[in-house]
Amino acid sequence: MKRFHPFLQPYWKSALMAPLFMMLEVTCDLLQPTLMARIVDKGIAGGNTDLILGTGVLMTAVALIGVGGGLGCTFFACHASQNFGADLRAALFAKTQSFSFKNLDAFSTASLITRLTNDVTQVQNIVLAMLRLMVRAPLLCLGGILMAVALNPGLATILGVTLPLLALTLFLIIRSGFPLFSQVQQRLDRVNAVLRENLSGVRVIKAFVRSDYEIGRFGKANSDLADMTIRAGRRVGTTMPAMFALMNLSVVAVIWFGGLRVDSGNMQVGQVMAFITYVTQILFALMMVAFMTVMLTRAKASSDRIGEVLEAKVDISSPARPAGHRVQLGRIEFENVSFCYDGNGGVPALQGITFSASPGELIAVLGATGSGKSTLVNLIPRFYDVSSGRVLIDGVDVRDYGLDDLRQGIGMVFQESRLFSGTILENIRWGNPEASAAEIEQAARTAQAHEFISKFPNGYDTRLDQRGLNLSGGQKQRLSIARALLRKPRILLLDDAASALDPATEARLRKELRGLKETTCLMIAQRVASVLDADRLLLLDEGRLIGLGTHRQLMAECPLCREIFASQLGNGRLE
Ligand SMILES: Nc1ncnc2c1ncn2[C@@H]1O[C@H](COP(=O)(O)OP(=O)(O)OP(=O)(O)O)[C@@H](O)[C@H]1O
Repeated sequence: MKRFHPFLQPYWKSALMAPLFMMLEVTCDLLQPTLMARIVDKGIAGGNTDLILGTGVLMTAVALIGVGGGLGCTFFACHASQNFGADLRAALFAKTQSFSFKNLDAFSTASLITRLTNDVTQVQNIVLAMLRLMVRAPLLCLGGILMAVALNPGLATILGVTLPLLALTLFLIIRSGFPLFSQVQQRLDRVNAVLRENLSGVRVIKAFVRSDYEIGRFGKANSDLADMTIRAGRRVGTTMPAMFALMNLSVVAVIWFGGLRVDSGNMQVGQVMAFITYVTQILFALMMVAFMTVMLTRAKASSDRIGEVLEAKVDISSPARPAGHRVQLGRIEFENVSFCYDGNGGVPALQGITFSASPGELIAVLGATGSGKSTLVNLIPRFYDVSSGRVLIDGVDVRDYGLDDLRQGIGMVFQESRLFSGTILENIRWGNPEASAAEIEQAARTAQAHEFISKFPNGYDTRLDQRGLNLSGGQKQRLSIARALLRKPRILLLDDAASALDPATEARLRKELRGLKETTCLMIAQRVASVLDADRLLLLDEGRLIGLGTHRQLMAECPLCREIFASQLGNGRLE
C-alpha cells in the first residue's frame, strides 16, 4: 500500500479530519451506555423524573453530536478517497499513454481497462473503509475496555478472560480465511479474464459457432469462483458462531457476577446493563477488524495489478536532452538493422537490413506473411527500438529525436483502421486539429474518400458509431489514410492500409501518393500486382532483405524475387 501514499498525500487534511470526526462519533457511542445507566439507576430507581428528563436530553444531544461526527467522517473520508481514486486513475491513464508498443504487448487492452476501473475502485474502497474503520475499531475496543474498567474494575476482570479468547478466535479466523479469500480473488480475476476475452472476441465466437464452448469455459470459471467463495464463507461462517458464543458467555458472566454484585449492593442494575453494552461494542470492534482484513486481502490483488502498471518500465522515451531535430526532408536509412521481439525465443524478426528511401519516393514493401514487413515499418517512428544497427531520418538516428518531434513528421496508417466516435470531419481533423476545411477535403480527395463521403446525406458531418462500425472496411481505411495525410507528413507509412480497397480505387490512391513529391512513402502490400507501379519494390523473406529495385530490375537481377513474382503473377510479369 506504500505505493499509494503519493496519491493520498494531497488530501492529507481530509484524511486527518475523517478519523478526528470518527473519534467524536466513537466517544459519543461510548458515553451513551453510561448515561443510560444513570437513568436506570438514579432516575427510575430513585423516581427522579427531572434526572430522567435531563439525562434523556443529554443523551439526545450526545446522539446528535455523534451523528455530526459520523457525517463529518463520511464527508472527509469520501472526499479523500474519491479524489485519491480519481488521481490514481489519471496517473494510470497517463502512464498507459507513455507506454511503448513493447509495454502494450505485455498488457492486453482488456486487462488495462480492468486495472483502471475495477482495481482502482477496490483500492479506493479500502482507503474509504480504512479512514472510517481503522480508527473506529481500535477506539471502540479500547474505549469500551476503559469505560468498563471505570464502571466496575472487579467485573471488568471477566474481560481479562474473554478478550484473549476472542482475540485468539479472531486470529484463527483470519489465519484460516486469509489464504482462501486470496484464492477467491484469483478466481475472480480468472472470471474477468474469460469475460474480457469473450466480449472482445464475440464476433469471432459467433462466426465460428463456438458460443456453447465459450459458455462452458465461462461456466467453469464462474463455478470455480462460487465454490471457493462458499468455502471461504463457510470457514469464516463456522468460526463466527464461536465468537458469538464467547460474546454470549461473556454477557452471561456479566449478568451472573453483576447480579451477585447488585444483590450485595456493590453495583446497580443500570451499570450491569451498560457493562453488557460495552462488552458487545468490544466484540463488534473485533469483528470490524476481521472484516477489514478480508477486504485488505481482496484489495491486495488489485493493488499489485495497479503497481505493475505504475511501475512498468517504459523502454522508449525521448532522449534526456533532445537536440531539437525535426523531420525536414523525410530521407530514411536503415543501416544493418536487426530486431528481435522479446519472448520470441531469440528468433530475429529482421536481420541485417540496409537500404535507403529518398524524399518523394513510393516504396512498396512486399513479402510473405510474417516476413517482417510491419516490424520494419514500426522501427521508423520508434514503436520499437532496433536490437542492433541504426535507423536514420535525414541523417539523424531516430533515437536522437524527441519522440513527439519524430512522430509529428510521420503519418502512419495501421493494418486495422481505428476511428473514434464523432463525425467524419472530426475523425479526419484528429490528424491535425489546425487544418482548414479545404485542407481536410483535399486530404479526403487524395485518400479517395471524398466521393463516398459526399454521397452520405450529411456529408462530412455524418456521425460514426463507436469504432466506425457504420462504415465498410474500405471506407474506414480511406478515412484513416486521409487522417494521416492531413498532417502533411514528410514520411507516410501505410501498413497494408489499402487491403480492403478495390483494385481501381487502390490504383487511383497509389497515383495520388506518387504525386506527393515531398513525402517518402513506404506502403506494405500483399499482392505484387497491386504495387508494380511503385517507384521501387522492397522484398523481405524471413526477416531478410532479398531485393530492392524496380520490378524490371528485380526480374533481371534477383532470382528469388523472380520466383515470388512468378508465384503471384504466373510468369512473373503483369499481363
Ligand atoms: N508483438 C510481437 N511480439 C512477438 N513477436 C512478434 C510480434 N509482432 C510480430 N512478431 C513476429 O515477428 C515476425 C514478423 O512479424 P511482422 O508482423 O513484422 O510480419 P509481416 O510481414 O508484417 O506479416 P503480415 O503480412 O502477416 O502482417 C513474425 O514471426 C511474428 O510472429
